[in-house]
Amino acid sequence: MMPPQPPTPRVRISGLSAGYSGRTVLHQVTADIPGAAVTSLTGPNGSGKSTLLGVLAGVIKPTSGEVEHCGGGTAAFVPQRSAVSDALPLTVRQTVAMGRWADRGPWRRLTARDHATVDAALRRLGIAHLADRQLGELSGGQRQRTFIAQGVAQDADLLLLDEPCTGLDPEARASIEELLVQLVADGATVVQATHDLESAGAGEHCLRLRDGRLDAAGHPPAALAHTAPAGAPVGDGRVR
Ligand SMILES: Nc1ncnc2c1ncn2[C@@H]1O[C@H](COP(=O)(O)OP(=O)(O)OP(=O)(O)O)[C@@H](O)[C@H]1O
Repeated sequence: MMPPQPPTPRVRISGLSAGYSGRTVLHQVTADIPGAAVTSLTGPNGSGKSTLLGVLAGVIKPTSGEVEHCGGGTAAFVPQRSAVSDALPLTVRQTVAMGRWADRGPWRRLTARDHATVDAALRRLGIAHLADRQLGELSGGQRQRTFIAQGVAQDADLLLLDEPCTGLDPEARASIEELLVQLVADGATVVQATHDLESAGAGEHCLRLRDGRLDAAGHPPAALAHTAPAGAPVGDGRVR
């Protein structure tokens, strides 16, 4: 019998170092992001999770090493909810429609196809009935769905989510986790930064960072139970 094949990586990260204006935050990270799976980035505050998302999104350029995107799709970055003001005078539909700007340019008239894509994203996230509501009127879970819908409306196959469940009550958190599983079933690759070990345990793969270095990698929760001694190498984060 053939041995089981490892999942195809959507992203291969090799010897990656990156940071901000001369300050290196990520050091020599080697890891795979498996395709059509949820990968969780965990680690303490300041360990480099958001920075790694920024590199995967192409916003932060590596100072050394390589990030190879396999398969030719595009990436959509969904920021932390707290990074977006409650007071923005935007409706749910307008917020999701901003996902089309990457193709169309800001404030350009959207085509019929763009509108159809926005409608499909609203339906996919179960928020079509909220389309005309202001962002400020929404619950935390509804706002989070709106921002994920904005990512889905970009027609990206790689969704990069920064703390999608932080600040949500257990019910809303469970429903976002279920949603991520559904997006993967549709063929998306999801990477979420999370402090929540329960959320991380629900995914197929996990990379844990400490001080910008890969500290543990593999299938959660087993990979998260392992703690490497400080400074000890963990091998690499390749999927096998
Ligand atoms: N725009 C920036 N300019 C300079 N330094 C930054 C910037 N953003 C983050 N850093 C620094 O990079 C390091 C890693 O931050 P990052 O936000 O990637 O960590 P994190 O693991 O996502 O943290 P948290 O869990 O608190 O969100 C921190 O020391 C932080 O101060």
